[in-house]
Amino acid sequence: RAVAAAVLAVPIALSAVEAASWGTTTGDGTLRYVTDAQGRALILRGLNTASSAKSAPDGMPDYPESMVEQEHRLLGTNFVRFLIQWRNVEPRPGRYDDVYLDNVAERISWYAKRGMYVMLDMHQDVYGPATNGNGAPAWATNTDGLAAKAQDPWELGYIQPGTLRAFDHFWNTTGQHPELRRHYANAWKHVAQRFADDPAVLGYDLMNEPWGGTLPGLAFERGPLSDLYQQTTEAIREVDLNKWVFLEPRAVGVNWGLASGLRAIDDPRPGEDRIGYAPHVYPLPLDIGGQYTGSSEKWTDRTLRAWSRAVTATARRQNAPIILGEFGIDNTKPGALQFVRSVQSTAEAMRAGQAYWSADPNDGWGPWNSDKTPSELAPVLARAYPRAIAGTPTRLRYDETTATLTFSFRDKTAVTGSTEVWLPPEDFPRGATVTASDAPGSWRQTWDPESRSLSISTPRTGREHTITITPAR
Ligand SMILES: CN(C)c1ccc(C(=O)NC[C@H]2N[C@H](CO)[C@@H](O)[C@@H]2O)cc1
Repeated sequence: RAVAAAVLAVPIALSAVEAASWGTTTGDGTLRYVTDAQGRALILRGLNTASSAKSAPDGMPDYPESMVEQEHRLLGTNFVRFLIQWRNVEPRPGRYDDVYLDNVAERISWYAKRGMYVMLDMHQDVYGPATNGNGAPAWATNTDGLAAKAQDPWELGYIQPGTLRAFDHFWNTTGQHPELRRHYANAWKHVAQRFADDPAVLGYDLMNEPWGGTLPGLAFERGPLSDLYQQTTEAIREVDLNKWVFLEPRAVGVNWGLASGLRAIDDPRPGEDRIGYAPHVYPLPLDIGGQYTGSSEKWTDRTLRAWSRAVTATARRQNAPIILGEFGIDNTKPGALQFVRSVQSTAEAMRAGQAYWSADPNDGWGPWNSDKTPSELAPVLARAYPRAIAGTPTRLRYDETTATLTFSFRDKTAVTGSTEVWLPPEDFPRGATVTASDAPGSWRQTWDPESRSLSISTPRTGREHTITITPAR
C-alpha cells in the first residue's frame, strides 16, 4: 500500500499545489440537511452494504434481512449506502435488467420496514470486471488491448495502461466514445424512474470514488466529472423531481483532506436544489499502512481537520448537506477503534451523515465477525445520536468518556413531530436523564425501551433549544 500511495502521490502532490490556490474556509459545518416527510433534519448513520455485491453474478450483497434487523437493533442504524452496479443495471447497451432492480427493491423494503433510509451508490472500483475491478459492464470497457492486470495492492490497478484507457474512453478524453457518459446518465435515469416513488430511497450517489484516468485531479473534477454530474442530474430530473442527488469528489487526494475542484451543479427541479455532497475519508498516514498511534495519529488528526475544512468548503459551494459515504479501517491495527471514534466526532461536529465501510462480515473491518456475531467495532458504531431533529441543527457532540449527548437546534417553520434520539444499550442500560434549555414543564420526553428510542417534544419559542442526554443512574 505504501508503494501504491507513493506512486499515486506524484499527481496528488501536483494537484495539492494547485488545490492550495482553492483554499478552504473553516466554515461552521453543513449548511443544509436532508429532511424527512415531517421536515425534521435527518442525522444518518449506517453501513455500506456491501462489498460482497461487487463480484456476485446477481449483484446482490451476501447480507440477509436478519442482518439488517441485527444492525438496526444493535447499532441503531437508520441509513444504508447500498451498492448497485452499472453492469447489472445495463448488461447490454440500452437494455436494462428490471429483474435486478426488483431484487434491489426487495432489499430496500427490508430497510423501509425499519424506518431506515437508502442511498443507492453506483459503485465502481478500478472501472469494472474487465479491468479486474467492479462496476462497469464489459460492453462499456475499452482497453484497446492494453494490459489491465490484477494488482496487489488492488489500488495499483487504477494505473494499469488498459484501465487508464478504459477511463479515458469513458470520460471521452480520447474523443472516441462520447456515447458512454450518455449511457451512464440514462442508466441512472432508468434507476430513478424505478425508485422515484419509493419513500425509503433518499437519493442517488452518482459514482463511487471517481478516477479521471490520465486526467489530473482538479482538471478532471472541474471538467468531465462535473459535466457527467450535470448531465446525469438532468437525466434523473426528467423522471424524478424529488430524490436527492449526491456527488462524490475525486477519491485520490480528497479522501486524504485535499480540496476538491468540483463545480457547483445546477439542479433543474422546481424549488430548492436537492444536491448533496458525499465524500469519503481515508487519511493518508493510515492509507500507506500506518497505525493510529504516535506521530501517525497526530498526522491523521491533522488530515481529519483539513478534510473537514475542505469538505465544508465544497458543500458550501453547492449549498449541500454532507453525508460521509465511507470511512473504515482494519480493526486489527493498533489504535483502530480510537480512529473510528475520531472520525465519528469529526463528522458529528459537521452534523454530517456517516456510513461505515462496510457491513461485510469477516473482513476485519466491519462490525460483524465471520459468524455474524458483533465484533469489537460494533459497540463503537453503536453510538448515541439524534436520528431526526425537529428544527435546524446548530450543534451536535457525543462525549464517549461521559456518555453525554448534546445537541442544539433552532425552530423551523413547517416542522412537525418531535425529535427522535437512539440510545445504545451498553451506554444507556437504564435509559437516560434528559435536560433541556426550555422552561421546565414546557417540553416532554418519552422513552421506548424496545426500540431504544427517546422522543423529545419542545415548544416553539424562537430561541435555540439545547438538549443534554446522560445515562440514567
Ligand atoms: C487510485 N485510486 C483511484 C484509488 C486508490 C485507493 C482508493 C481507496 O483506498 N478507497 C477506499 C475504499 N473505498 C473502496 C470502496 O469504495 C474500498 O474498496 C476502499 O477500501 C480509491 C481509489
